[in-house]
Amino acid sequence: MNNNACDLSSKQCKPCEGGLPPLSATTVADYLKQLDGWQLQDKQIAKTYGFKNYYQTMAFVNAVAWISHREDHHPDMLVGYNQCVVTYTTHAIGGLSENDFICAAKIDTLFSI
Ligand SMILES: C[C@H](O)[C@H](O)[C@H]1CNC2=NC(N)=NC(=O)C2=N1
Repeated sequence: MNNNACDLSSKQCKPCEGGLPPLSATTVADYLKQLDGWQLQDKQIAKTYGFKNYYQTMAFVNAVAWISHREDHHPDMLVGYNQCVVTYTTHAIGGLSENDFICAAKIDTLFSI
């Protein structure tokens, strides 16, 4: 993890019920540089995490669910036997917000334990 990603992961999500514009392309590019392995897909960011088996995959899924609950910001997760694809976007604004990048950084911190 680089230092910037560390900054992002120590932030907290702010409640978002719309009213803000999505992040600009420049800001998105800047945040993406602070993360490892996250890809921009239209109005979402996504990353695939690999595991040894289903048990480890599900432990990860549950830890992500815990972070989602704490931050009140929720990803889509596509779960397979030994992988999980995590996708973030901010539904309330129809695009990316800082919350997406904060949660992405927090999950990466979890994954590096
Ligand atoms: C008030 C609270 O921040 C909102 O209801 C949250 C809940 N979780 C959310 N998760 C995501 N991914 N997008 C949202 O717009 C969103 N809204």
